Amino acid sequence: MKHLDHIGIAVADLEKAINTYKKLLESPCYKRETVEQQKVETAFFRAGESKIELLGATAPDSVIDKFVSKQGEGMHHVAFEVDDIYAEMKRLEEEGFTLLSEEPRPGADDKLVVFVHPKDNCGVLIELCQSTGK
Ligand SMILES: CC[C@H](C(=O)O)C(=O)SCCNC(=O)CCNC(=O)[C@H](O)C(C)(C)COP(=O)(O)OP(=O)(O)OC[C@H]1O[C@@H](n2cnc3c(N)ncnc32)[C@H](O)[C@@H]1OP(=O)(O)O
Ligand SMILES: [Co+2]
Repeated sequence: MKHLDHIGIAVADLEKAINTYKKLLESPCYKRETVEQQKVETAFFRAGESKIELLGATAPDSVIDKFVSKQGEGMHHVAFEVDDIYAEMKRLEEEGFTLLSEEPRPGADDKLVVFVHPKDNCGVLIELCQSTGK
């Protein structure tokens, strides 16, 4: 059984979006973290057992900048927490899913992450994440 770790939302103005979601959820952003390799700054809100992850671009060639420029702000990805990301990668590759990196990469919130192309998942970008245990 996989746990829905977070929903990623791509935004044009992270500060503005943080204020919006703070009002919406009546709860503060509990963590902000920049993931240089992904050229994103993240802001996390708790939503029950799961989280909302707001994503702002930190560079014009960020995937988030490309997404927002092309499709506007909105739902970006769904992330599931897995116990063994390497085993899941192998299983999904064998099932014919397209993984977007050969190795898991450091993500936000003390996770290792890998992404599965939206074309394989009914148009939804899927992230698998495994806690690093930090
Ligand atoms: C890691 C930190 C943090 C964490 O949780 O720890 C994050 O979550 S970081 C999140 C940002 N990083 C990523 O998203 C990395 C994985 N993403 C990618 O590699 C690309 O964004 C990719 C491959 C999904 C799309 O890149 P591409 O250059 O191919 O963009 P296009 O605009 O040409 O899109 C091609 C095709 O895919 C559709 N698309 C793009 N993004 C999404 C999306 N987020 N959800 C659903 N569909 C998406 C786009 O509409 C195009 O469709 P088409 O029918 O061909 O027009
Ligand atoms: Co994410």
